[in-house]
Amino acid sequence: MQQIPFIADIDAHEHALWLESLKVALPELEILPSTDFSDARAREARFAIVANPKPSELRRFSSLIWVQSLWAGVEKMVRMPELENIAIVRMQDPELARIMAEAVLAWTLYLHRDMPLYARQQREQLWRQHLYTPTSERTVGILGTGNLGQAAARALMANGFDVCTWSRSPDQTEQTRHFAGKAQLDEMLGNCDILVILLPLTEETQQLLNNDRLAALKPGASLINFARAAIVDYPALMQQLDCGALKHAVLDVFETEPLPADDPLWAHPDITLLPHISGPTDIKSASRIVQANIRRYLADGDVPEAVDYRRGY
Ligand SMILES: NC(=O)C1=CN([C@@H]2O[C@H](COP(=O)(O)OP(=O)(O)OC[C@H]3O[C@@H](n4cnc5c(N)ncnc54)[C@H](O)[C@@H]3O)[C@@H](O)[C@H]2O)C=CC1
Ligand SMILES: O=C(O)C(=O)COP(=O)(O)O
Repeated sequence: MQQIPFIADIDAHEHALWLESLKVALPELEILPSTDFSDARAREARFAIVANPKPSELRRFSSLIWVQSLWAGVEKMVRMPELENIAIVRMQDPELARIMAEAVLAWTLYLHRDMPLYARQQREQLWRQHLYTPTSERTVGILGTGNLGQAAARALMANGFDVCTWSRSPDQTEQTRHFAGKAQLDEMLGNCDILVILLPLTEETQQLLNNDRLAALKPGASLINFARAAIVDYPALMQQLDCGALKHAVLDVFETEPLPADDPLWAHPDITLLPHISGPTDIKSASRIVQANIRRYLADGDVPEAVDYRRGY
């Protein structure tokens, strides 16, 4: 039976769950922790399944042509010299997109219906009703119209929100007002009551939401970051919240995870902090994606669509 390495530096329980699920999805193959491979056997492997792989472990697998990532975000892997000439196939799972779209809808509704404000009023025993705004008068902007951004746009539109989107190119598949490239970013930001970030972290998107761009948002706007922390300047965000230019932020991603206990983000009154739970990978459905990619490769030699190194995602 062909042996397939699973190169992963993840929590032991999670490791066991993945291995079990991958074995069920691909019973015709023997999927083994990479540490079970001798150096000689490691040199023979042509592809591997990876999750936060250690560079030292990747170096032992010197004949790899492609790797299947179990995560959608590959910003760390595209910077690894060990993977420079290897095709990185990232996780593209419609179930992940559905789960993320559900989270975007949930926290957009949370902001739209002023839940942070009513929670604060309850703590203060304050009985005060605020005017209701219909979803059609609430503009939600989405940065990124990939698998996740498109699914989120559909979920928001189905709930009546006024949705606009932004990405690199002018093409658009959704029925949204679309903005393209940095030249149109400020215009888009000035329109949004709620901004949702679903971009990959690349050289171009790093600190994209810097102080000037945060200041370009509509006064009183809120922000949801479900992508990667480094896309937003968090200290600048806290300043914009402190001075009342922005209303609230929902943050699911941080430079260091778990977020250190002394980080000022924890206690900020206008920040809702989540422990990276917006788009958890569904192990079963992701295993089926891996199954399809590997079976197609073994049958036809077709390496699945890989990350573009020049773009960084
Ligand atoms: N918080 C969580 O639990 C999760 C977070 N993620 C993050 O979400 C990101 C997006 O995932 P997908 O939608 O699958 O990615 P994707 O590759 O399908 O879509 C990326 C989108 O961003 C746009 N984009 C990229 N660079 C750009 C730039 N410089 N300017 C303008 N637009 C740009 C692309 O045009 C495309 O529309 C992942 O890279 C990952 O970091 C993914 C899964 C779960
Ligand atoms: O797939 C990604 O990029 C994610 O951020 C999801 O992470 P998780 O499945 O929660 O470990």
